[in-house]
Amino acid sequence: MILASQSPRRRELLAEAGFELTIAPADIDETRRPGEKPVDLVLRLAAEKAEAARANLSHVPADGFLVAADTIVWMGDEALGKPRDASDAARMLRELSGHTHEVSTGVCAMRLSPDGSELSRAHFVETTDVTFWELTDREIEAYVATGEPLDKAGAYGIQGAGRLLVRGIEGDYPNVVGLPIARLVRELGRLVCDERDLIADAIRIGGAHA
Ligand SMILES: Cc1cn([C@H]2C[C@H](O)[C@@H](COP(=O)(O)OP(=O)(O)OP(=O)(O)O)O2)c(=O)[nH]c1=O
Repeated sequence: MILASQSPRRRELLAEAGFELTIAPADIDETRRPGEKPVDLVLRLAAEKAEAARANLSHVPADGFLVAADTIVWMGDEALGKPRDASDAARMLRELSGHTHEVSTGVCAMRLSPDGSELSRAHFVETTDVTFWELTDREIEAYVATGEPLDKAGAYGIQGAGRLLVRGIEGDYPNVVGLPIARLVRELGRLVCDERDLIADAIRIGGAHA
């Protein structure tokens, strides 16, 4: 599988499901368009990342997949991407404090032929609701000082110390971390028309990591 992402979390989730990965990062402009809904934004960015990575491929593994994703945190109409700096991270965490927000990951997965052309595509968005505890200024300050928020949408990582901010979630957990792996494996299975085998393989390999 070619993964069009620099995210170490996405790499780990796919490796734990048994995929051998080649990383082909795609640099694109991630600016939200005026009036663009958060779910439309992540769908568009995932497709743009996949297309940019495909255009630069020098080698395609036989029977290969290419996967790209984009994750955003949002509340109402406000989309929270990665914070600009520590004070922007603190501002985001103050907004999330005591409230429920949505985390949406857009995914674009292509099945490629050996010449790099696209045979078929799965393109979907998965959304998880996350509720934060009420956070004090001292808690926010301590968390921002860890540096953890800086490369993460919404300024937290649920897989790290950010789990101490979370009261509950509804929906898929890996989706918050950056990739809805269970749904992705099922969608890939549909692309190769061999759904059960792909999922069973991922479960066997995932079990060996537990
Ligand atoms: C909410 C949340 C986000 N994140 C991360 C997932 C993504 O890596 C990041 C959102 O930024 P993205 O732009 O989706 O991804 P990225 O820049 O890390 O990687 P690339 O564009 O190369 O694919 O925030 C967590 O790790 N944990 C969390 O709890």
